[in-house]
Amino acid sequence: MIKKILNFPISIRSVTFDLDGTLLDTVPDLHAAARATLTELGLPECGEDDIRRWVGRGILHLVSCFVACKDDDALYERATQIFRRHYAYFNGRAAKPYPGVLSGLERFHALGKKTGLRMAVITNKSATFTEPLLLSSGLAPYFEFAVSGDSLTEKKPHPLPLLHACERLGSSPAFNLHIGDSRHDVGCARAAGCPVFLLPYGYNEGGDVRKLDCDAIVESLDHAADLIAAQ
Ligand SMILES: O=C(O)COP(=O)(O)O
Ligand SMILES: [Mg+2]
Repeated sequence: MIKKILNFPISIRSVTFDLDGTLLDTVPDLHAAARATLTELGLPECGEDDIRRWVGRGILHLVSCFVACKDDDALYERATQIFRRHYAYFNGRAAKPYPGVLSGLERFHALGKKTGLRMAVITNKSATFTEPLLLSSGLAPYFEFAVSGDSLTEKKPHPLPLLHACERLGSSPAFNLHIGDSRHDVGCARAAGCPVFLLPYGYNEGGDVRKLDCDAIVESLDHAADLIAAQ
């Protein structure tokens, strides 16, 4: 299901991976924490499908959507605090790597041993939740570091997280492949000048990834590793 491959072969020195919707399906945990928050606030529940459409812009945005509290600062503040407490409990309990993630990361890792390819995570999730999630899911050892939504002054789709990661990886945007699931990954990659692959199984705020500007749509990380290794 390759949509298009532009400018191949592409020369890659590093790969950056999005987290939610790319490596792990985190919606069940986010939904459990949102439900607990709404119950504590005495508000009506929201569905798992709603959460799936609202993931991708970080926790503040997610809370403002499921509590519908953008204009009520006090409620927004309280809901965010409550949500952080509940998500600290649920984070990683049901989250699972998508099919092909572990084998794909293994293959990128093996490629790294041969070619010096380096790997990091770039997510809009808050660092407090990113680090324990990478550890509990067993994915942490594959990456040198994670840049989270609150690690820098800007988050995706701003190019800063990618520019920062490239520098730390001793790479440069033209030689860094970013792999993600949403318009925010594309926005960030294009603004930084990186090639970008998309996975169709993630969230993308409910939108169709085929409508986004990318270099390839790959079925899985395994498939992405195939394309890179085959060059
Ligand atoms: O919105 C979030 O919390 C995280 O989203 P991301 O990992 O897809 O960047
Ligand atoms: Mg994502």
